[in-house]
Amino acid sequence: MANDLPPKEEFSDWYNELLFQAEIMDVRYPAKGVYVWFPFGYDLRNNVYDRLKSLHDESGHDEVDFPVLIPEGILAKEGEHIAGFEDEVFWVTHGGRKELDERMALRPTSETPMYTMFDLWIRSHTDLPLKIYQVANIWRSETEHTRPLIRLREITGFKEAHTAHATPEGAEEQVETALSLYEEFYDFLGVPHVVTERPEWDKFPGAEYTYAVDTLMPDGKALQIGTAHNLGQNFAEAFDVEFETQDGEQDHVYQTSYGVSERCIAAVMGVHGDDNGLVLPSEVAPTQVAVVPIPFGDEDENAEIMETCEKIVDELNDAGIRAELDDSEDNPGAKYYKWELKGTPLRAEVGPRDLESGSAKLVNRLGDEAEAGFDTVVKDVREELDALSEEIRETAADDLDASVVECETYDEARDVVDEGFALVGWNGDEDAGKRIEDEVGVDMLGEPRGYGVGDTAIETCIETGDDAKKIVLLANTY
Ligand SMILES: Nc1ncnc2c1ncn2[C@@H]1O[C@H](COS(=O)(=O)NC(=O)[C@@H](N)CS)[C@@H](O)[C@H]1O
Ligand SMILES: [Mg+2]
Repeated sequence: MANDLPPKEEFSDWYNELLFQAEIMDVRYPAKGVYVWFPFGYDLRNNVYDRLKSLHDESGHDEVDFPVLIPEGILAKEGEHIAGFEDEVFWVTHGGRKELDERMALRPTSETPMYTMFDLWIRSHTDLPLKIYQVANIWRSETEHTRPLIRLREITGFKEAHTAHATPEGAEEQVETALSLYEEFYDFLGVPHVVTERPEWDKFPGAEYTYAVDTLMPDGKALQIGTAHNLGQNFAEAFDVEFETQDGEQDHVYQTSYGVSERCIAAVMGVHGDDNGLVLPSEVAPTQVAVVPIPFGDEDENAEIMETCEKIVDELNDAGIRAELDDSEDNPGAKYYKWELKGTPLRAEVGPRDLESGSAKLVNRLGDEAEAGFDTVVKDVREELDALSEEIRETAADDLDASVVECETYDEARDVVDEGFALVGWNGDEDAGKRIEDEVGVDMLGEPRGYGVGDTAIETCIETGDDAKKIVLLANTY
Protein backbone atom coordinates (compact mmCIF):
# COMPACT_ATOMS: atom_id res chain seq x y z
CA MET A 1 0.00 0.00 0.00
CA ALA A 2 1.83 3.01 -1.28
CA ASN A 3 1.48 5.69 1.33
CA ASP A 4 -0.21 8.89 0.19
CA LEU A 5 2.30 11.26 1.77
CA PRO A 6 3.99 13.74 -0.58
CA PRO A 7 7.72 13.05 -0.92
CA LYS A 8 9.78 14.69 1.83
CA GLU A 9 11.51 17.04 -0.57
CA GLU A 10 8.14 18.75 -1.02
CA PHE A 11 8.77 19.61 2.60
CA SER A 12 5.93 22.01 3.32
CA ASP A 13 3.25 19.64 1.96
CA TRP A 14 4.96 16.58 3.47
CA TYR A 15 5.10 18.29 6.88
CA ASN A 16 1.45 19.40 6.85
CA GLU A 17 0.20 16.01 5.58
CA LEU A 18 2.32 14.12 8.10
CA LEU A 19 1.06 16.20 11.02
CA PHE A 20 -2.45 15.05 10.16
CA GLN A 21 -1.93 11.50 8.88
CA ALA A 22 0.38 10.53 11.76
CA GLU A 23 -2.12 12.22 14.11
CA ILE A 24 0.30 14.69 15.65
CA MET A 25 -1.71 17.93 15.48
CA ASP A 26 -5.16 18.80 14.16
CA VAL A 27 -4.87 22.13 12.38
CA ARG A 28 -8.62 22.47 11.79
CA TYR A 29 -9.22 24.53 14.97
CA PRO A 30 -10.94 27.78 13.88
CA ALA A 31 -8.31 30.26 15.13
CA LYS A 32 -5.12 31.37 13.34
CA GLY A 33 -1.91 29.90 14.75
CA VAL A 34 -3.77 27.79 17.33
CA TYR A 35 -3.83 24.02 16.92
CA VAL A 36 -4.95 20.88 18.78
CA TRP A 37 -2.79 17.95 19.88
CA PHE A 38 -4.07 14.52 18.79
CA PRO A 39 -3.61 11.84 21.47
CA PHE A 40 -0.70 10.19 19.58
CA GLY A 41 1.04 13.53 19.09
CA TYR A 42 0.54 14.40 22.73
CA ASP A 43 1.99 11.04 23.75
CA LEU A 44 5.11 11.80 21.67
CA ARG A 45 5.24 15.37 23.03
CA ASN A 46 5.08 14.07 26.64
CA ASN A 47 7.89 11.56 26.06
CA VAL A 48 10.03 14.41 24.71
CA TYR A 49 9.10 16.86 27.47
CA ASP A 50 9.61 14.26 30.23
CA ARG A 51 13.27 14.32 29.24
CA LEU A 52 13.40 18.12 28.98
CA LYS A 53 11.89 18.43 32.45
CA SER A 54 14.06 15.73 34.06
CA LEU A 55 17.17 17.52 32.73
CA HIS A 56 15.99 20.65 34.57
CA ASP A 57 15.06 18.74 37.73
CA GLU A 58 18.46 17.01 37.74
CA SER A 59 20.28 20.34 37.49
CA GLY A 60 18.67 21.98 40.48
CA HIS A 61 15.65 23.79 39.03
CA ASP A 62 12.33 23.88 40.90
CA GLU A 63 9.17 23.60 38.82
CA VAL A 64 6.58 26.36 39.22
CA ASP A 65 3.36 27.63 37.64
CA PHE A 66 2.91 31.39 37.29
CA PRO A 67 -0.20 33.36 36.33
CA VAL A 68 -1.15 33.76 32.70
CA LEU A 69 -2.56 37.28 33.15
CA ILE A 70 -0.04 40.14 33.40
CA PRO A 71 -1.36 43.61 34.37
CA GLU A 72 -0.18 46.12 31.76
CA GLY A 73 1.81 48.08 34.35
CA ILE A 74 3.86 44.99 35.18
CA LEU A 75 4.52 44.01 31.55
CA ALA A 76 5.68 47.56 30.77
CA LYS A 77 8.20 47.87 33.62
CA GLU A 78 11.34 47.00 31.62
CA GLY A 79 11.62 49.37 28.64
CA GLU A 80 13.38 47.17 26.06
CA HIS A 81 11.19 44.21 26.99
CA ILE A 82 7.88 45.97 26.43
CA ALA A 83 9.26 47.59 23.25
CA GLY A 84 10.11 44.11 21.98
CA PHE A 85 6.74 42.56 22.81
CA GLU A 86 4.13 45.29 22.50
CA ASP A 87 3.33 44.25 18.90
CA GLU A 88 3.04 40.62 19.91
CA VAL A 89 0.87 40.71 23.00
CA PHE A 90 -2.75 39.58 23.26
CA TRP A 91 -4.75 41.75 25.67
CA VAL A 92 -7.68 40.86 27.99
CA THR A 93 -9.78 44.00 28.37
CA HIS A 94 -13.05 42.88 29.92
CA GLY A 95 -14.36 40.73 32.76
CA GLY A 96 -17.75 39.73 31.42
CA ARG A 97 -19.38 42.91 30.10
CA LYS A 98 -17.41 45.13 32.46
CA GLU A 99 -14.27 46.80 31.13
CA LEU A 100 -11.22 46.14 33.31
CA ASP A 101 -9.74 49.32 34.77
CA GLU A 102 -6.32 47.95 33.80
CA ARG A 103 -6.09 45.64 30.77
CA MET A 104 -4.05 42.47 31.21
CA ALA A 105 -1.73 40.70 28.80
CA LEU A 106 -1.76 36.99 28.06
CA ARG A 107 1.87 36.21 28.92
CA PRO A 108 4.17 36.22 25.87
CA THR A 109 6.91 34.93 28.25
CA SER A 110 7.12 35.21 32.02
CA GLU A 111 9.99 37.52 32.99
CA THR A 112 7.63 40.22 34.24
CA PRO A 113 5.20 38.19 36.41
CA MET A 114 8.10 36.14 37.79
CA TYR A 115 10.36 39.05 38.65
CA THR A 116 7.46 40.81 40.35
CA MET A 117 7.51 37.89 42.79
CA PHE A 118 11.32 37.56 42.86
CA ASP A 119 11.27 41.04 44.45
CA LEU A 120 9.24 39.52 47.32
CA TRP A 121 11.08 36.17 47.40
CA ILE A 122 14.71 37.37 47.37
CA ARG A 123 16.15 39.24 50.37
CA SER A 124 19.60 37.83 50.93
CA HIS A 125 22.45 36.09 49.11
CA THR A 126 21.33 32.99 51.01
CA ASP A 127 18.22 33.00 48.79
CA LEU A 128 20.47 32.64 45.73
CA PRO A 129 20.91 31.09 43.28
CA LEU A 130 17.20 30.84 42.56
CA LYS A 131 16.46 28.46 39.65
CA ILE A 132 12.88 27.81 38.52
CA TYR A 133 11.17 26.64 35.34
CA GLN A 134 7.69 26.01 34.02
CA VAL A 135 6.21 24.30 30.97
CA ALA A 136 3.16 26.36 30.11
CA ASN A 137 1.11 27.99 27.36
CA ILE A 138 2.12 31.42 26.16
CA TRP A 139 0.62 33.66 23.51
CA ARG A 140 2.26 35.79 20.83
CA SER A 141 0.18 37.36 18.06
CA GLU A 142 2.83 36.49 15.48
CA THR A 143 2.22 38.59 12.38
CA GLU A 144 4.32 36.38 10.08
CA HIS A 145 3.03 33.14 8.52
CA THR A 146 1.97 30.78 11.32
CA ARG A 147 2.94 27.06 11.11
CA PRO A 148 1.95 24.17 13.42
CA LEU A 149 4.67 23.55 16.05
CA ILE A 150 6.94 26.13 14.37
CA ARG A 151 5.28 29.55 14.54
CA LEU A 152 2.25 29.50 16.83
CA ARG A 153 0.10 32.18 18.31
CA GLU A 154 -0.63 29.89 21.26
CA ILE A 155 2.54 28.02 22.19
CA THR A 156 1.39 25.05 24.27
CA GLY A 157 4.73 23.70 25.43
CA PHE A 158 6.79 26.71 26.34
CA LYS A 159 9.52 25.53 28.72
CA GLU A 160 10.95 28.67 30.27
CA ALA A 161 13.64 28.67 32.94
CA HIS A 162 14.51 31.75 34.99
CA THR A 163 17.42 32.10 37.39
CA ALA A 164 18.81 34.76 39.77
CA HIS A 165 22.40 34.93 41.01
CA ALA A 166 24.49 36.98 43.45
CA THR A 167 27.27 37.69 40.92
CA PRO A 168 27.63 38.33 37.18
CA GLU A 169 29.79 35.19 36.96
CA GLY A 170 26.87 33.22 38.40
CA ALA A 171 24.64 34.35 35.53
CA GLU A 172 27.37 33.72 32.93
CA GLU A 173 27.89 30.17 34.25
CA GLN A 174 24.15 29.54 34.24
CA VAL A 175 23.92 30.44 30.54
CA GLU A 176 26.67 27.86 29.90
CA THR A 177 24.71 25.33 31.98
CA ALA A 178 21.59 26.08 29.94
CA LEU A 179 23.47 25.49 26.67
CA SER A 180 24.91 22.20 27.97
CA LEU A 181 21.43 21.14 29.03
CA TYR A 182 20.09 21.91 25.53
CA GLU A 183 23.07 20.07 24.01
CA GLU A 184 22.15 16.99 26.06
CA PHE A 185 18.45 17.35 25.22
CA TYR A 186 19.01 17.58 21.48
CA ASP A 187 21.60 14.79 21.52
CA PHE A 188 18.91 12.67 23.19
CA LEU A 189 16.59 13.53 20.26
CA GLY A 190 19.40 12.95 17.74
CA VAL A 191 18.85 16.50 16.48
CA PRO A 192 22.17 18.06 15.42
CA HIS A 193 22.47 21.78 15.99
CA VAL A 194 24.76 24.81 15.97
CA VAL A 195 25.03 27.24 18.88
CA THR A 196 25.62 30.86 17.93
CA GLU A 197 25.71 34.19 19.72
CA ARG A 198 22.93 36.27 18.15
CA PRO A 199 24.06 39.68 16.82
CA GLU A 200 23.26 42.76 18.96
CA TRP A 201 20.18 43.58 16.85
CA ASP A 202 18.65 40.13 17.33
CA LYS A 203 18.99 39.67 21.11
CA PHE A 204 16.05 38.86 23.37
CA PRO A 205 14.40 42.18 24.42
CA GLY A 206 16.05 43.20 27.72
CA ALA A 207 18.98 40.79 27.48
CA GLU A 208 22.72 41.59 27.61
CA TYR A 209 23.37 38.78 25.14
CA THR A 210 21.51 35.85 23.61
CA TYR A 211 22.83 32.43 22.56
CA ALA A 212 20.64 30.40 20.24
CA VAL A 213 20.46 26.73 19.27
CA ASP A 214 19.57 26.24 15.59
CA THR A 215 19.05 23.11 13.55
CA LEU A 216 18.67 22.75 9.80
CA MET A 217 15.31 21.70 8.40
CA PRO A 218 15.09 19.77 5.10
CA ASP A 219 13.98 22.90 3.20
CA GLY A 220 17.34 24.50 3.96
CA LYS A 221 15.93 26.84 6.58
CA ALA A 222 17.38 27.14 10.08
CA LEU A 223 14.95 26.54 12.93
CA GLN A 224 15.75 28.23 16.23
CA ILE A 225 15.03 25.44 18.70
CA GLY A 226 16.22 27.07 21.90
CA THR A 227 17.64 30.28 23.32
CA ALA A 228 19.53 31.29 26.45
CA HIS A 229 19.80 34.89 27.61
CA ASN A 230 22.03 36.66 30.08
CA LEU A 231 19.72 39.38 31.41
CA GLY A 232 22.38 41.08 33.54
CA GLN A 233 20.69 43.35 36.08
CA ASN A 234 18.31 44.97 33.61
CA PHE A 235 15.16 43.32 34.93
CA ALA A 236 16.41 43.35 38.55
CA GLU A 237 16.72 47.15 38.40
CA ALA A 238 13.28 47.52 36.76
CA PHE A 239 11.67 45.17 39.32
CA ASP A 240 13.81 46.22 42.29
CA VAL A 241 15.03 42.67 42.92
CA GLU A 242 17.73 43.40 45.50
CA PHE A 243 19.52 41.22 48.02
CA GLU A 244 21.90 41.68 50.95
CA THR A 245 25.37 40.56 49.88
CA GLN A 246 27.71 38.57 52.15
CA ASP A 247 29.34 41.79 53.34
CA GLY A 248 26.02 43.41 54.15
CA GLU A 249 25.72 45.59 51.02
CA GLN A 250 22.55 45.89 48.89
CA ASP A 251 22.89 44.78 45.23
CA HIS A 252 20.57 43.82 42.38
CA VAL A 253 20.53 40.16 41.33
CA TYR A 254 22.10 38.94 38.03
CA GLN A 255 19.63 36.95 35.95
CA THR A 256 19.21 34.52 33.04
CA SER A 257 16.28 33.02 31.19
CA TYR A 258 16.24 30.22 28.63
CA GLY A 259 13.49 28.64 26.61
CA VAL A 260 12.43 25.78 24.37
CA SER A 261 9.03 25.33 22.71
CA GLU A 262 7.32 22.56 20.74
CA ARG A 263 9.61 23.46 17.88
CA CYS A 264 11.68 20.59 19.34
CA ILE A 265 8.96 18.24 18.01
CA ALA A 266 9.06 19.94 14.59
CA ALA A 267 12.84 19.38 14.61
CA VAL A 268 12.48 15.64 15.32
CA MET A 269 9.92 15.38 12.48
CA GLY A 270 11.89 17.42 9.97
CA VAL A 271 15.38 16.11 10.70
CA HIS A 272 14.61 12.38 10.96
CA GLY A 273 11.41 11.87 8.92
CA ASP A 274 11.39 10.24 5.46
CA ASP A 275 9.02 9.61 2.56
CA ASN A 276 7.13 6.97 4.59
CA GLY A 277 6.51 9.25 7.55
CA LEU A 278 7.92 9.84 11.01
CA VAL A 279 11.22 8.32 12.07
CA LEU A 280 11.51 8.58 15.84
CA PRO A 281 14.42 8.07 18.23
CA SER A 282 13.41 4.90 20.11
CA GLU A 283 13.48 6.67 23.47
CA VAL A 284 10.51 8.94 22.60
CA ALA A 285 8.42 6.76 20.28
CA PRO A 286 4.92 6.24 21.76
CA THR A 287 5.07 2.60 20.58
CA GLN A 288 8.61 1.24 20.39
CA VAL A 289 7.83 -2.23 19.03
CA ALA A 290 4.85 -3.35 16.94
CA VAL A 291 4.44 -7.14 17.28
CA VAL A 292 2.78 -8.46 14.12
CA PRO A 293 1.49 -12.06 13.82
CA ILE A 294 1.76 -13.55 10.31
CA PRO A 295 -1.03 -16.16 10.44
CA PHE A 296 -0.15 -18.08 7.26
CA GLY A 297 -0.16 -21.50 8.95
CA ASP A 298 -2.91 -23.98 9.77
CA GLU A 299 -5.41 -23.53 12.60
CA ASP A 300 -3.05 -24.85 15.32
CA GLU A 301 -0.02 -22.99 14.01
CA ASN A 302 -1.93 -19.70 13.88
CA ALA A 303 -3.08 -20.21 17.45
CA GLU A 304 0.52 -20.82 18.50
CA ILE A 305 1.66 -17.77 16.53
CA MET A 306 -0.86 -15.53 18.34
CA GLU A 307 0.09 -17.00 21.71
CA THR A 308 3.79 -16.39 20.98
CA CYS A 309 3.11 -12.79 19.97
CA GLU A 310 1.11 -12.11 23.13
CA LYS A 311 3.94 -13.58 25.21
CA ILE A 312 6.51 -11.36 23.47
CA VAL A 313 4.37 -8.25 24.05
CA ASP A 314 3.99 -9.09 27.77
CA GLU A 315 7.72 -9.74 28.21
CA LEU A 316 8.66 -6.48 26.48
CA ASN A 317 6.12 -4.43 28.44
CA ASP A 318 7.26 -6.03 31.70
CA ALA A 319 10.81 -4.90 30.76
CA GLY A 320 9.58 -1.31 30.29
CA ILE A 321 9.63 -1.45 26.50
CA ARG A 322 6.47 0.02 24.91
CA ALA A 323 5.27 -2.91 22.75
CA GLU A 324 1.91 -3.29 21.06
CA LEU A 325 0.31 -6.39 19.50
CA ASP A 326 -1.16 -5.56 16.10
CA ASP A 327 -3.87 -8.22 15.78
CA SER A 328 -6.06 -6.06 13.54
CA GLU A 329 -7.67 -7.55 10.44
CA ASP A 330 -5.41 -5.54 8.08
CA ASN A 331 -3.03 -7.48 5.84
CA PRO A 332 0.66 -7.32 6.97
CA GLY A 333 1.59 -4.75 4.29
CA ALA A 334 -1.08 -2.32 5.49
CA LYS A 335 0.10 -2.84 9.05
CA TYR A 336 3.72 -2.09 8.13
CA TYR A 337 2.69 1.16 6.39
CA LYS A 338 0.70 2.34 9.42
CA TRP A 339 3.52 1.67 11.93
CA GLU A 340 6.09 3.28 9.59
CA LEU A 341 3.93 6.37 9.22
CA LYS A 342 3.99 6.74 13.00
CA GLY A 343 7.73 6.29 13.24
CA THR A 344 7.61 3.05 15.21
CA PRO A 345 11.28 2.10 15.58
CA LEU A 346 10.88 -1.67 15.42
CA ARG A 347 8.53 -4.33 14.12
CA ALA A 348 8.63 -7.94 15.35
CA GLU A 349 7.01 -10.48 12.99
CA VAL A 350 6.10 -14.04 13.95
CA GLY A 351 5.02 -16.44 11.17
CA PRO A 352 5.09 -20.27 10.75
CA ARG A 353 8.83 -20.32 9.86
CA ASP A 354 9.65 -18.22 12.93
CA LEU A 355 7.90 -20.78 15.17
CA GLU A 356 10.25 -23.43 13.80
CA SER A 357 13.39 -21.27 14.13
CA GLY A 358 12.35 -20.16 17.64
CA SER A 359 12.93 -16.51 16.87
CA ALA A 360 10.97 -13.47 15.69
CA LYS A 361 12.06 -11.44 12.67
CA LEU A 362 12.89 -7.85 13.63
CA VAL A 363 12.63 -5.08 11.02
CA ASN A 364 13.62 -1.58 12.14
CA ARG A 365 12.06 1.62 10.77
CA LEU A 366 14.88 1.95 8.22
CA GLY A 367 14.25 -1.57 6.87
CA ASP A 368 17.26 -3.29 8.48
CA GLU A 369 16.46 -6.86 9.54
CA ALA A 370 17.58 -8.84 12.61
CA GLU A 371 16.44 -11.81 14.70
CA ALA A 372 15.15 -11.96 18.27
CA GLY A 373 15.28 -15.37 19.91
CA PHE A 374 12.02 -16.04 21.76
CA ASP A 375 14.03 -16.52 24.96
CA THR A 376 16.29 -13.47 24.44
CA VAL A 377 13.68 -11.13 23.00
CA VAL A 378 14.10 -8.31 25.58
CA LYS A 379 17.88 -8.12 25.15
CA ASP A 380 17.74 -8.40 21.34
CA VAL A 381 14.98 -5.79 21.03
CA ARG A 382 16.73 -3.34 23.34
CA GLU A 383 19.91 -3.65 21.27
CA GLU A 384 18.02 -2.95 18.06
CA LEU A 385 16.20 0.03 19.58
CA ASP A 386 19.47 1.59 20.73
CA ALA A 387 21.12 0.85 17.37
CA LEU A 388 18.33 2.64 15.51
CA SER A 389 18.59 5.79 17.67
CA GLU A 390 22.36 5.82 17.16
CA GLU A 391 22.03 5.39 13.39
CA ILE A 392 19.54 8.21 12.89
CA ARG A 393 21.58 10.46 15.20
CA GLU A 394 24.75 9.89 13.18
CA THR A 395 23.04 10.31 9.82
CA ALA A 396 21.52 13.62 10.91
CA ALA A 397 24.83 14.86 12.35
CA ASP A 398 26.67 14.07 9.11
CA ASP A 399 24.00 15.90 7.10
CA LEU A 400 24.32 19.02 9.26
CA ASP A 401 28.13 19.03 9.21
CA ALA A 402 28.04 18.81 5.41
CA SER A 403 25.65 21.77 5.24
CA VAL A 404 28.05 24.36 6.75
CA VAL A 405 30.09 25.85 3.88
CA GLU A 406 32.74 28.59 4.06
CA CYS A 407 31.98 31.34 1.53
CA GLU A 408 34.30 34.10 0.25
CA THR A 409 31.77 35.81 -2.07
CA TYR A 410 28.13 36.85 -1.89
CA ASP A 411 27.27 34.64 -4.87
CA GLU A 412 28.68 31.60 -3.09
CA ALA A 413 26.75 32.52 0.07
CA ARG A 414 23.50 33.00 -1.86
CA ASP A 415 23.82 29.49 -3.30
CA VAL A 416 24.78 27.85 -0.03
CA VAL A 417 21.92 29.34 2.03
CA ASP A 418 19.38 27.64 -0.24
CA GLU A 419 20.36 24.36 1.36
CA GLY A 420 22.33 25.14 4.50
CA PHE A 421 24.53 27.50 6.49
CA ALA A 422 27.00 29.92 4.89
CA LEU A 423 30.05 30.79 7.00
CA VAL A 424 31.42 34.27 6.14
CA GLY A 425 33.90 36.81 7.50
CA TRP A 426 32.63 40.00 9.16
CA ASN A 427 34.46 43.05 10.52
CA GLY A 428 32.00 43.22 13.44
CA ASP A 429 30.52 46.60 12.43
CA GLU A 430 26.73 46.63 12.83
CA ASP A 431 25.97 48.48 9.56
CA ALA A 432 28.22 46.12 7.60
CA GLY A 433 26.53 43.19 9.35
CA LYS A 434 23.10 44.35 8.31
CA ARG A 435 24.34 44.90 4.74
CA ILE A 436 25.59 41.30 4.74
CA GLU A 437 22.07 40.14 5.70
CA ASP A 438 20.51 42.31 2.99
CA GLU A 439 23.02 41.28 0.28
CA VAL A 440 22.41 37.56 0.88
CA GLY A 441 18.73 38.04 1.80
CA VAL A 442 18.99 35.96 4.99
CA ASP A 443 19.49 36.33 8.74
CA MET A 444 22.83 36.37 10.49
CA LEU A 445 22.62 33.58 13.09
CA GLY A 446 25.83 34.89 14.67
CA GLU A 447 29.24 33.61 15.72
CA PRO A 448 29.28 29.85 16.14
CA ARG A 449 30.56 28.68 19.52
CA GLY A 450 33.59 26.53 19.42
CA TYR A 451 35.28 28.00 16.37
CA GLY A 452 36.18 31.47 15.10
CA VAL A 453 38.52 33.44 12.84
CA GLY A 454 41.71 31.43 12.46
CA ASP A 455 39.91 28.12 12.56
CA THR A 456 38.84 28.59 8.94
CA ALA A 457 40.40 29.80 5.68
CA ILE A 458 38.33 33.01 5.91
CA GLU A 459 40.41 36.17 6.47
CA THR A 460 38.36 39.12 5.25
CA CYS A 461 34.97 40.71 5.90
CA ILE A 462 32.71 39.72 2.98
CA GLU A 463 31.18 43.21 2.95
CA THR A 464 34.09 45.61 3.47
CA GLY A 465 37.22 43.60 2.64
CA ASP A 466 38.62 44.56 6.06
CA ASP A 467 40.28 41.92 8.17
CA ALA A 468 37.55 39.64 9.48
CA LYS A 469 37.11 40.16 13.24
CA LYS A 470 34.45 37.43 13.40
CA ILE A 471 33.16 34.57 11.32
CA VAL A 472 29.39 34.20 11.33
CA LEU A 473 26.76 31.79 10.08
CA LEU A 474 24.10 33.00 7.66
CA ALA A 475 20.89 31.07 6.92
CA ASN A 476 17.35 31.33 5.76
CA THR A 477 15.24 31.06 8.90
CA TYR A 478 11.69 30.28 10.01
N1 LIG B 1 5.73 31.80 17.88
C1 LIG B 1 6.49 30.77 18.28
N2 LIG B 1 6.07 29.49 18.06
C2 LIG B 1 6.83 28.45 18.47
N3 LIG B 1 8.01 28.57 19.13
C3 LIG B 1 8.44 29.82 19.37
C4 LIG B 1 7.73 30.97 18.98
N4 LIG B 1 8.42 32.08 19.39
C5 LIG B 1 9.52 31.62 20.01
N5 LIG B 1 9.55 30.27 20.00
C6 LIG B 1 10.57 29.40 20.59
O1 LIG B 1 10.70 29.76 21.96
C7 LIG B 1 12.08 29.92 22.28
C8 LIG B 1 12.23 30.93 23.42
O2 LIG B 1 11.62 32.15 23.04
S1 LIG B 1 12.49 33.44 23.14
O3 LIG B 1 11.63 34.54 22.82
O4 LIG B 1 13.64 33.27 22.30
N6 LIG B 1 13.04 33.54 24.65
C9 LIG B 1 12.24 33.84 25.68
O5 LIG B 1 11.04 34.01 25.58
C10 LIG B 1 12.95 33.96 27.02
N7 LIG B 1 11.98 34.36 28.03
C11 LIG B 1 13.56 32.65 27.41
S2 LIG B 1 12.31 31.54 27.83
C12 LIG B 1 12.72 30.37 20.98
O6 LIG B 1 14.09 30.00 20.95
C13 LIG B 1 11.93 29.58 19.93
O7 LIG B 1 12.51 28.29 19.77
MG1 LIG C 1 13.08 44.93 46.47
